[in-house]
Amino acid sequence: MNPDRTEWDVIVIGGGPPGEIAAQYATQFSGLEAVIVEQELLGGECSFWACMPSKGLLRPVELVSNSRDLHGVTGARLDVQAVLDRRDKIVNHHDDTSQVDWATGAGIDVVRGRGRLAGEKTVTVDGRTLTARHAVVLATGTRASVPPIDGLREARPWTSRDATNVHEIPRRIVIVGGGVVSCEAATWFRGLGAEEVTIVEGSERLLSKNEPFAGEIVAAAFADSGVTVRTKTRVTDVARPVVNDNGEGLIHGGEVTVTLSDGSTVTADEILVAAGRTPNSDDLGLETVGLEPKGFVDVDEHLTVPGIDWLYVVGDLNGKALLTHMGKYQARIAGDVIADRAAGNAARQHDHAIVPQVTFTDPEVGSAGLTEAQARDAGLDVSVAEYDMAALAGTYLVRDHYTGRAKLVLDGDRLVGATFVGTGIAELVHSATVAIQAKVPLGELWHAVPSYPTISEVWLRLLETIDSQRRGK
Ligand SMILES: Cc1cc2nc3c(=O)[nH]c(=O)nc-3n(C[C@H](O)[C@H](O)[C@H](O)COP(=O)(O)OP(=O)(O)OC[C@H]3O[C@@H](n4cnc5c(N)ncnc54)[C@H](O)[C@@H]3O)c2cc1C
Ligand SMILES: NC(=O)c1ccc[n+]([C@@H]2O[C@H](COP(=O)([O-])OP(=O)(O)OC[C@H]3O[C@@H](n4cnc5c(N)ncnc54)[C@H](O)[C@@H]3O)[C@@H](O)[C@H]2O)c1
Repeated sequence: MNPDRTEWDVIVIGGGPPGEIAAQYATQFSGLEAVIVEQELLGGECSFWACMPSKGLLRPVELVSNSRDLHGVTGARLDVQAVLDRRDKIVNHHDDTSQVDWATGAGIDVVRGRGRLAGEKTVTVDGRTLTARHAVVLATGTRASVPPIDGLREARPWTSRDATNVHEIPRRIVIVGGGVVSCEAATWFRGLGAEEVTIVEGSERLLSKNEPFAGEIVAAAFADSGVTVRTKTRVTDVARPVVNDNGEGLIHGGEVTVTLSDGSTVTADEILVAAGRTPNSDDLGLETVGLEPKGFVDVDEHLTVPGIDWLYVVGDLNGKALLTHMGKYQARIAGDVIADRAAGNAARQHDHAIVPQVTFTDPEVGSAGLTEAQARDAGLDVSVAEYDMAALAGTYLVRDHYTGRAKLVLDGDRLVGATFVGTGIAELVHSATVAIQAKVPLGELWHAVPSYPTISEVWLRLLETIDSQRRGK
C-alpha cells in the first residue's frame, strides 16, 4: 500500500468482524476500493478478547463435565496450562498478521491508528486526513462498562478482556453482573479450578434477556457445581487495599472485599465486572457531523445514519444486537448497499426480526426470535409449548443426568420464537432460525422429520405438545 495515499471509495473505522465484512462486501464485486482503520488488532474484540478465546476455554470444560456424567468414561480431567496454551494459540498470541494478510489479499488496505470523523466523508488518523469518495462505515464496537460503584474502578477490576485472556486462575472470584459474559466466565473459572465463584446480579435472575426458565436452570446447575449466585442483589462498595495491575489476565492486586446491598460481604482474590457494554462512540468525532458524541449510534434499514446518507454503522456500535453474527449480517447488507448506491442501483434493506444466540454455559442456552413476554408485548396471538429435553432418547444418550427444557412461541400458526436449554443444543438453534425466518407453516413442520435418536427430536415432541393442547388433551 502506498503510505501517502489519502483517498478511498470507502473508509471503515474499526476492524472487528463487522468492519472487515463491510469492507469486503462493499468492494468484492463493485470495483470500489476500501481501507480499514484499526487502532489495535485487525479482527477486533471477537477474535482476540471475546468469542474465540471464551469458547476456546469453555469447550474443554464442557467436554470434561459431560464425560464425568457418562457412566463408563473414567479419568476425564483438565490440564489447565494446556487449555490456556490452546487459548493462546486460538488468539494467535495477539498477532493479527493472518487477518491483515486476508484483508490485503482481498484488495482491502489497512491503516493502523485511531480513526476519528472530521466532517463530511473525512476521517483523521493520528493527525493524517483521509477522504472517502462514497462512504464511511463506523464499526468501533463496545468496551466493558464499569458501573459507578464506590471503590470499584480504584480496585482495577478485571473486565472480559482479563477473563478471556486469563493467565492466573483466581482461587476466589466475585463477578458483578449475571448476564452472558458472567455466566460463561463463571463456567470456565469453576471448570479451570477456581474454588469460590460468586455471581452478583441486580435483577431477578441470571440471563434475564432469555425465557425465565433458562436462567433458572443455569442457576441450578451452578448451585450443583459450587458456583454461588446472588440475584436481586447489588454491589454497593468495593475495597481493595493493595492494587498491582500486573497486566491482562494476571491478578490485579491483593484481596478484594465486596459489600452487597443486603449488608453482607464477599472476599475474593479478584473481581470481574460483567455488567454490560459501553459503545466506543466517544472521541469518534460524531459531533463533526452533527451527532451526539456518545451512546449507540442509530441507523435506518440500510444501516445508514438517518439524514447522513454516506455514513453507515455496523456491529455493536449501533446497539441493535451485541453479537458477532448479527454485526456481520449488518455488514453484508451495508457493504451491498454501498456498492448498490455507488452503481446507482436500488439498495437492499436489512430485516432485524430474528436474533439467534447461544450462551455456552453448562447446560447451554440457545434461542432465536421472540420470548413469550416479547411476543405478548408485541400484541401477537400468542400460544406456547414446552418440553422437558431430558425426556428424549437423544438426550438420554448424551449424558446420565441431562437437564434441559425447550419452548416454542407461536403467533397463531406461525413460529416466532424458540428457546432450548441443555447440553449440545447449540447446533439446534439454526433449525429454529430457519423455521422462523422462512415462516414455515406449522403443518409443514410435521414433515420435517428429525433423525432418531438425536436431540432434534425435540421438534417432534414440541409439535405433539402443540397438537395435544389444541385438541384439548
Ligand atoms: C467475553 C465476550 C464473549 C463474547 N462471545 C460472543 C459469542 O460467542 N458470539 C457472539 O456472537 N458474540 C459474542 N460476543 C459479542 C461480540 O464480541 C461482539 O458482538 C463483537 O465483537 C462486535 O463486533 P464489532 O466489530 O462491532 O466490535 P469489536 O469486536 O469491539 O471491534 C471494534 C474494533 O474497532 C476498533 N476501534 C475502536 N475504536 C476505534 C477507532 N477510533 N479507530 C480505529 N479503530 C477503532 C477496536 O480496536 C476493535 O478492533 C462476546 C462478547 C464478549 C465481551
Ligand atoms: N455467547 C454469546 O453470544 C455471548 C457471550 C458473551 C457476551 N455476549 C454479548 O455481549 C454483550 C454483553 O454481555 P454482558 O454479560 O456484559 O451484558 P448483559 O447485558 O448480557 O448482562 C449484564 C448483566 O449485569 C447486570 N448488572 C448491571 N449492572 C449491575 C450492577 N451494578 N450490579 C449487579 N448486576 C448488574 C444486569 O442486570 C445484567 O443482567 C451481551 O449483549 C451479549 O449478547 C454474547
